[in-house]
Amino acid sequence: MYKFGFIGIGNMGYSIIKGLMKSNSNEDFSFYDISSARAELIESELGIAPSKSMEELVSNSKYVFLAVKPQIYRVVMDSIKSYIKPDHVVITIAPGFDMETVKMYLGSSTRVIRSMPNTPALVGEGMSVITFSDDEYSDSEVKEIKSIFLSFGEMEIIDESQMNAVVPISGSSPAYVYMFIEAMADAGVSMGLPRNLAYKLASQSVLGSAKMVLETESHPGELKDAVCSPGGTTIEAVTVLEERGFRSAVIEAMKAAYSKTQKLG
Ligand SMILES: NC(=O)C1=CN([C@@H]2O[C@H](COP(=O)(O)OP(=O)(O)OC[C@H]3O[C@@H](n4cnc5c(N)ncnc54)[C@H](O)[C@@H]3O)[C@@H](O)[C@H]2O)C=CC1
Ligand SMILES: O=C(O)[C@@H]1CCC=N1
Repeated sequence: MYKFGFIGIGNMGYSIIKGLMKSNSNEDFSFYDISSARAELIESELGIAPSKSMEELVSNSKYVFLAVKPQIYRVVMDSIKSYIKPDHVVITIAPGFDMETVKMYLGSSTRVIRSMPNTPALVGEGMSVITFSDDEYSDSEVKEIKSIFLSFGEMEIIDESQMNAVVPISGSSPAYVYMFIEAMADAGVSMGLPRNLAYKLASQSVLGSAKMVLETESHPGELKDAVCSPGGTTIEAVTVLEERGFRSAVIEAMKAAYSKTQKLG
């Protein structure tokens, strides 16, 4: 019996497994990925045995991660529904799929954890939010489920009604942060800095700034003010960012991601 069974190991499944492998052994995992090239790569790189079929995987795993794209969820749930037993816990990671829909496909008594992780799980700095279905979980299962997500970063338990709103802020946001880092590095390169140095300066500054917010618990505006010397350089950059609608671009972008999340389920 495997502890963790993954249906699909792409970007997100891989990040979660890499995080989980730090506190579990290879024998605790199996997976099924429709792409044989992907399956071979995962087997050779991570030393995890693939299962022959989704059905075999589900039958032999306690925690079943549905780590395929939202568009494939329905077909996958249809294929596995008759193999789900009361002891299983199905973990969803797709945006927009609510418990009601998942239970409609897998059976109303299926125990479901709806989650939204993010790819920094790969380096143990993930941010996940989870919701437990309204079913029976033993104390040790609750502890184990929390520890799964805590093994690759931070975790918050939230109400399902907030799930769609977290997608843009923690699920998708690494993409915009990488765009910001890339843009800052491009600017550095245009001013003559070597590319690698520019990436390091931009990334470490993002990491350090995030840590400042988390560890000092100061208002981000206060931290920004502390960087802006009167008549100095930073306020010139801040002025241009305001002129170009930086904040409203971020807010509007996140509203677009939210709206798409609502449509996916
Ligand atoms: N990539 C990200 O940053 C995040 C992704 N998610 C969610 O995670 C899920 C997976 O996303 P990614 O890993 O980015 O996608 P991906 O496309 O990188 O990986 C999906 C994997 O599923 C496999 N697959 C496709 N059809 C299959 C089937 N019928 N049976 C078994 N395997 C199949 C593919 O070969 C691929 O390896 C999605 O629902 C996505 O919304 C959630 C949070 C963050
Ligand atoms: O783009 C997506 O749909 C997924 C969900 C959050 C991050 N990636």
